[in-house]
Amino acid sequence: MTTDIISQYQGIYIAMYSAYDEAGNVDQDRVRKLARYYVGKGVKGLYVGGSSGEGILQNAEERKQVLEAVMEEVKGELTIIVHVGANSTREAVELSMHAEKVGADIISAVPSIYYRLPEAAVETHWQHMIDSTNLPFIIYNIPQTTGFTLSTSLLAKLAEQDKVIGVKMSGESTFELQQYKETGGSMFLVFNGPDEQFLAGRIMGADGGIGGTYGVMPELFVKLNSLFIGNRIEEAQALQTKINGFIKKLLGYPSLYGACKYILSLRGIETGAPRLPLLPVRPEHHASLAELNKDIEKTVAKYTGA
Ligand SMILES: CC(=O)N[C@@H]([C@@H](O)[C@H](O)[C@H](O)CO)[C@@H](O)CC(=O)C(=O)O
Repeated sequence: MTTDIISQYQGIYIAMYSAYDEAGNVDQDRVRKLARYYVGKGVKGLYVGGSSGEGILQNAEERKQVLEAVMEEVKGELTIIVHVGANSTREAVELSMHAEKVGADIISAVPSIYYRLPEAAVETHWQHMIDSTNLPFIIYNIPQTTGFTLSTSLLAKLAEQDKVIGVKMSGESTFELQQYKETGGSMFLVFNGPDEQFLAGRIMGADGGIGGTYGVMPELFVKLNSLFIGNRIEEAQALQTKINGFIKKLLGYPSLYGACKYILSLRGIETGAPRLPLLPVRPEHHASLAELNKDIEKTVAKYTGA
């Protein structure tokens, strides 16, 4: 029996944070421990080296080290999508080929950043990655950071290829999300990016979500997804509202990733501080983050009965 792309890959993917030692170097043991922490939480997989994973702040060797540690730890247990986007097409292709070599399931990339590129250049950039492996490819659209908005015409063109299976829509417009789904067709995956709008994205056609804040509350997003699937929309809305209270607080710290990584450390998962220019949390934030962690854990217990 063959499984369709949607059934095979839909679900909740944690945009996994990076893990560094105290000197700021990639720490593979910490990466393994973090990846292991997510097994058994009900998520479908991990998105490695994306925005939350700081891939863009690491060199190619470091990005490979992170992925290798993830694959060694959870290969076969979680679906692994790797962000291979880089400024130069050459480096992105190198990372794509490495991802295939170590057994990742899917590759994904933002456009090249810094230069204001015409659509044809972004298409060529992505096409080289697509052609370099036999892995499926997911377009990563995040216009607020890259300055490039994926048009439905480019999406339609790329989606003609079997290897291009979906888009990670981190832009905030649920109208555009719905248009991507309509353009790609029912067998084209759309992942919701803004965690604050997970439910809205699902209602407008997303097949699941990929998000950074999932990393400190995966159980809540798994529950939210199952409430949506069960058509329990009022309960889902109440849970999304609760989650958004947490996200609002997390966004109030010097960096979102610093706050989330500190929360993980309170649970015994050390990942170090985010890499500069992303700011770490300061000691005066520790008490309020401990409170927030307690609140999240209480909510997880309420929703999972754990
Ligand atoms: C703009 C941005 O960074 N969006 C995040 C969200 O997870 C975001 O952190 C969250 O919704 C809080 O605003 C994700 O879409 C990005 C992501 O999944 C990634 O880390 O690659």
